[in-house]
Amino acid sequence: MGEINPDFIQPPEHRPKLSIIEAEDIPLIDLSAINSISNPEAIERIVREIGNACKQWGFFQVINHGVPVDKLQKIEAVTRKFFAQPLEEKRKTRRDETNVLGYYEKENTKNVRDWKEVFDLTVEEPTLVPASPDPEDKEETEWTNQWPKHPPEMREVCEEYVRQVEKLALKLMGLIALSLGLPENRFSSYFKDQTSSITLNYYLPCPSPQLALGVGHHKDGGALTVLAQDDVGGLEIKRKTDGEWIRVKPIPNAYVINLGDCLQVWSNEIYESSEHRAIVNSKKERFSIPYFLCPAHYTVVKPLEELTNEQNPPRYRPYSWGKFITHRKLSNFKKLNVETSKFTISGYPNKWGLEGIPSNNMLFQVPDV
Ligand SMILES: O=C(O)CCC(=O)C(=O)O
Ligand SMILES: [Fe+2]
Repeated sequence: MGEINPDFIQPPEHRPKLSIIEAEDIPLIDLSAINSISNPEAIERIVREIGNACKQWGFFQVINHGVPVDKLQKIEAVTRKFFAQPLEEKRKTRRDETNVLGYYEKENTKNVRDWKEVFDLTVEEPTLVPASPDPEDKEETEWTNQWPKHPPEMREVCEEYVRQVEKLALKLMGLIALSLGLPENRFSSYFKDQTSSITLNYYLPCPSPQLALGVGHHKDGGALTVLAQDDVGGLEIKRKTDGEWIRVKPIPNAYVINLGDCLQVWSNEIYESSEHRAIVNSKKERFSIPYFLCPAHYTVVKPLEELTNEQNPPRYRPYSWGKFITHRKLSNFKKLNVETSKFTISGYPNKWGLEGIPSNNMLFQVPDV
């Protein structure tokens, strides 16, 4: 085992175990019937399966999801090409304080450096966000993508892929709404001016995979994540029943779906976002491409009235999604009162979950449980 920069070394309690537990029972849901209007029982079955998976795991895999396989293959190929370039080429699109999107190789999760390089993209171009986290400041600003010159097809390939995965993500939100006993379109309005993003993740082989993580343990902050992973494997989820880290076995052409913190809040904890991490290995590089479905910045995230009552009061106070993400973004560059000094557009809503939120204003409130 080789030496690694101490920045990457996880505290002992977060280091990956050498023995792998691969659970056979992580739900695998076949979505082929979702468009068959003539077969309501099949749709009801899918909704039931999704509801059970959301309750037990906050995690499931889907097959026959409707995303054309050639779109996925193309974005995987362009991702490989992009990261195979020399550092100086990749750094031409490096993100910074003024442009929070693009290439980055120093991402931290929970103050420990992740063993990976990333390329972040926003889905809506431009994406409207608040100019500052100050609740009184009504000014807006825009996030725009930084497209590299090489590979030249990167922009077109990513844009085509995003449109397809978006359809799947929104369809899943509809099925999740149904599984909560709500109308299928209950969440639709939140995504009209979505702040969704995708990240191209490149995990390099690591000489000490028992000390570092590709992505440290975290929950995704948005509504849900639609993740494509290659056949190397490394994604682990924390099983709710016993807290064990369980490896998610890669299934060809399947997507891994995990619930984010917004769904935990909207459902008033009927469902919970799931804790996960990615481990690395000493031999193989690994790629993954998460699509983070996130609401419009002006969305006030709070438990849905239909799911709360006197016996079951709201467990969260409302918070402004836009102010939350802006706060996180800034915390990357300025030392704010949060547990990290780093922020990424993907990492920021994603990696921080419900933790580290400033308690001195109305932006966010942690659960009172
Ligand atoms: O690479 C993976 O499997 C997980 C990535 C992830 O959780 C993230 O980027 O938020
Ligand atoms: Fe994640």
